[in-house]
Amino acid sequence: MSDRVAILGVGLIGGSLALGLKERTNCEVIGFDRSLEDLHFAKLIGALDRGTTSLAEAVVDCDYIIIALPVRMIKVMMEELAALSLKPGCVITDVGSTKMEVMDYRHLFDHQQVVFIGGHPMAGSHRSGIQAAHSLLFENAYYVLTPGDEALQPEVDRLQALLKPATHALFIQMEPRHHDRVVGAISHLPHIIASGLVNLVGDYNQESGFFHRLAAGGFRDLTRIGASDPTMWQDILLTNRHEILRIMEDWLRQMASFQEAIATEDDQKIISLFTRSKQLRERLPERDRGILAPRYECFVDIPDHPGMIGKVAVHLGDAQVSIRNIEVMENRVDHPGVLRLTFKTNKDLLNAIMILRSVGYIVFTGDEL
Ligand SMILES: NC(=O)C1=CN([C@@H]2O[C@H](COP(=O)(O)OP(=O)(O)OC[C@H]3O[C@@H](n4cnc5c(N)ncnc54)[C@H](O)[C@@H]3O)[C@@H](O)[C@H]2O)C=CC1
Ligand SMILES: O=C(O)C(=O)Cc1ccc(O)cc1
Repeated sequence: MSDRVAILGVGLIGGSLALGLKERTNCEVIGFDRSLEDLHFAKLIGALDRGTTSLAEAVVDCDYIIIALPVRMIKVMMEELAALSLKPGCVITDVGSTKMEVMDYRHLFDHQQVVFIGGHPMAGSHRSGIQAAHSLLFENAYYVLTPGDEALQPEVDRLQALLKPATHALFIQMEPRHHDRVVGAISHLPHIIASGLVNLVGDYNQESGFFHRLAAGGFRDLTRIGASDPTMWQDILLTNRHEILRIMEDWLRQMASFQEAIATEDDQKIISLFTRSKQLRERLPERDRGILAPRYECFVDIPDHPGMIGKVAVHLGDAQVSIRNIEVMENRVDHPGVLRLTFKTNKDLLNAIMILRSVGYIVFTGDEL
């Protein structure tokens, strides 16, 4: 008999896991959400076998329960689950972006024959909701598991066996505290910086519209994640506040050394700060996907004629180059229109640039914009 999986919260992450499970395993997938409309939509796109707004109905007889709710709702949900009678052997996991707080609640299940294993698929989007879900959202991304106890290895293996085909992610195990420190530095601080920078330039833009009109490559690259969901980030920052506050102290020290080097016109110091970051940035491990990973992307100038997007896609399709995504960007001041093309591999990107340039298109990479 196939496994039964309950997904609690059928939004971007829960919906993407549900789609992956339905597309690539033979599990029965039951969705629980407060929004009936989203449950209907999820069923319509084939993410669920059934949807319900009743928790007890969703989790009855389940072999796995995946909590994909906003971070601060996860522990509330764990309390509610602990009060229900769950199937013996059931493995419960979550997908929350922070792990320390949630892991403190895992002992709520000690009186039942069920276990909790923390989880964090480290890919996502600044969009939310089931409408943005995608069955390959986690492909090649790291998926961190925080069992918090070595004795749970058999259950970890079972959980991975379920999630691996559903996600095509790379599974790793970490201590919850270490996880929170690492994501604090590589995900949470960057979101704070992006948001702060957008807000600062937004203030300056009230003096003169040129601040926004001239905002191009560097500003846009650095601030994409400044458009993320405010309530999700409120939860993340508050549940990882101890690590984030420590990391922010270090960040302010970094800023102070730039400030001092500039104020004292210290050429050598400025060169050494940028030389170090250039070397470290160039040595970052190459990855297909992952948190804050650069997408393989290029930008194509297109004249404002109907059918131009189709023509670009046909040129690449004819040459067997697979496109991950095509997006029409906001118009730049001096160009009628720009298409952003993203690819799965660097090879596809390089082929696309060569092919499109050979038939006369003006193609930029992000660095040139
Ligand atoms: N968005 C991202 O890029 C990533 C998010 N995460 C984590 O995944 C979790 C879910 O995030 P998303 O899927 O982005 O959010 P989302 O907003 O797309 O989905 C959350 C879902 O939970 C439902 N929900 C909220 N409160 C509820 C309640 N009280 N009862 C029943 N249903 C409720 C909502 O209707 C929605 O369908 C969060 O803990 C987040 O930290 C993890 C990795 C990436
Ligand atoms: O879009 C991006 O680059 C993200 O950073 C998405 C993201 C947000 C939160 C997570 O816990 C994991 C990934």
